[in-house]
Amino acid sequence: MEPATACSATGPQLHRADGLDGKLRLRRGGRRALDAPALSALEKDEELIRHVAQQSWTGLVIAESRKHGAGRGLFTTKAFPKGSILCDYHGKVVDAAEGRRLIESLKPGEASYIYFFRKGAQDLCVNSQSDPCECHPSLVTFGRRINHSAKSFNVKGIVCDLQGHALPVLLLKATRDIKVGEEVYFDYGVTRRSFGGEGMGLSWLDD
Ligand SMILES: C[S@@+](CC[C@H](N)C(=O)[O-])C[C@H]1O[C@@H](n2cnc3c(N)ncnc32)[C@H](O)[C@@H]1O
Repeated sequence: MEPATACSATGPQLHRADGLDGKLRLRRGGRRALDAPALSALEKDEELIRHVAQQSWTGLVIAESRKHGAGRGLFTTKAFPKGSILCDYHGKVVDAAEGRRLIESLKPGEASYIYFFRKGAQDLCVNSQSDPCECHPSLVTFGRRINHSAKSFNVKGIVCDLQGHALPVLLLKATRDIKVGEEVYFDYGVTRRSFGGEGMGLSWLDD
C-alpha cells in the first residue's frame, strides 16, 4: 500500500460492458498524483468520512438514465461545484483477480458493478455487485448506478486512504460544476477497440 497520505486519481474506470458473453477485458489507465494538501484534507474530512461509513450522501437520486438502453442512472438534486465529492463507489475492496473471476461468472448480458483500480503495486477492485450491500442492507448506494460517457463525463474516480478505513476508498469527484438535474457519468475507460475488439458491438462505449 502507498503511504496513508497518498491519494491518486485513477485512470479510466473499469466496468465490463454487458452483451459480450462475459468476456470483455477491461483496460486499466494511468494514474497521476493529485494536489497533496487537498488530498490530505480529504482524508481527514470528518463529514466525508461519515458519509462513506453511513452512506448518507445527499443531493443524488437514482432514476431512468437519459442514455438509451442504459437502464437506471444517477442524477443530481443539488448543484455540485467542481472538485466536490458526490459519493463513493461503495462495495467490497478485493483483489483484482477475484474481481476478474466474478466477471467470468456473470451470465451473458448481466451488468457488472466492479471498478478496478491500482493502489501502489496492487491491483484491486471494488465489488459492488450486491444490491443492497451487506453492510447497509436498507440503503441504496449511488456510485454503482453511474453510467458511462467518455465524451461528457462529469465525475472521475479518486483513490483515497480515508482516516479510519483500513482499505482504500474510491471517491467520485466532480470534474466541472454540475447543475441540479444532470445525469452523472464517468468514463469507464473502455473503447470498442479495446481487447481485440471484444466490445465492437457496443456503440455506447464511443459516447
Ligand atoms: C455499473 S452499471 C451502471 C448502472 C446501470 N445502468 C444500472 O441500471 O444499474 C454498468 C452498465 O450500465 C449500462 N451502461 C452504462 N453506461 C451506458 C451508456 N452510456 N449507454 C448504454 N448503457 C450503458 C451497461 O449495461 C453497463 O454494463
